[in-house]
Amino acid sequence: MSNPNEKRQAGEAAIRFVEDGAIVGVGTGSTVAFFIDALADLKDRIQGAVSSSEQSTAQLKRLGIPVLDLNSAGPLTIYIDGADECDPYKRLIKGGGAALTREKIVAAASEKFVCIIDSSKRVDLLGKFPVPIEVIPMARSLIGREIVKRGGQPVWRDGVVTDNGNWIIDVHGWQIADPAALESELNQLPGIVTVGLFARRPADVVLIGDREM
Ligand SMILES: O=C(CO)[C@H](O)[C@H](O)COP(=O)(O)O
Repeated sequence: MSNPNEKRQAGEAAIRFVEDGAIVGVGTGSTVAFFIDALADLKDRIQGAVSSSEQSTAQLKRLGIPVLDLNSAGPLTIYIDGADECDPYKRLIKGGGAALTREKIVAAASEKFVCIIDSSKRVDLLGKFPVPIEVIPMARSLIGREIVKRGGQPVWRDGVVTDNGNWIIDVHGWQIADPAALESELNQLPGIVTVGLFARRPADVVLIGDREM
């Protein structure tokens, strides 16, 4: 079961990775919300943040933290984000909040990815949490069939439209022995925008509450 106290501890502990003058990559979700609250206390010591979602942008702006565009911010030193599952190799499932595409972009643009979670997210094998996949709407059925061919059960997150105007399919029933291979394979399918497996670029540091994994 999710542990809000550990989420808050992780969000606050991640502040130690923020250096003076940094532009901070900021993820999405309830754990990141604690991080953003803590970041507000440092707002005069950083240049600002690059946000991964409209939800995080709204919170950052409300707290007076400048939100910068990734194209002008350039490479970032640090990205802080949550996850839905994390394995012993710091490979992740993300996208429970439907923000996976921008999250993957900001993570890729950052030198160090610090993942903040509570202990309920730690697993030995990824796949108990359904894998979110962002798809171009016209490809929903096509991608659904491709997932069935690969042993998964696709469930359309009906009614959810991503910040990019796309849809989400959640894949149930995968026990993922080689997440990087599955991520690469799915990345080849036309119509998939982003796979919620972060295995080719795992986290560099994982904080479970205030404890580093
Ligand atoms: O990937 C995400 C959003 O797309 C989140 O990081 C993930 O869903 C974890 O959220 P929370 O911190 O609320 O448990």
